[in-house]
Amino acid sequence: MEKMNENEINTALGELQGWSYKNGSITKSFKFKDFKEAFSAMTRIAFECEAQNHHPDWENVYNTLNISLNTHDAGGVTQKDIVLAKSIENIVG
Ligand SMILES: C[C@H](O)[C@H](O)[C@H]1CNC2=NC(N)=NC(=O)C2=N1
Repeated sequence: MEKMNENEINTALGELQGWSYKNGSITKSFKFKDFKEAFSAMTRIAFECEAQNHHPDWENVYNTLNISLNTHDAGGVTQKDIVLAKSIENIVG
């Protein structure tokens, strides 16, 4: 899949609240009520990642979840990352 340029990425991010482009990835930090809520969201996201065969770089510390998306095979951001970010927004609601 084609790597997107910075202009294309920023246009796509116009539809993704709270996501930003940093160091070759799109990224967002989520905060939940507690660890159980954060891990529950991660589990639901994980099933969607498997369905899309596209996987996040993420870090969970208690109730926070930091997600970075890029396409390793392409060495940058592609439409796959934009699609997954939209799915994550729908899951987390
Ligand atoms: C073999 C497998 O299809 C690939 O390794 C997939 C799996 N998930 C992936 N996830 C991400 N974020 N980037 C990839 O390039 C990627 N490639």
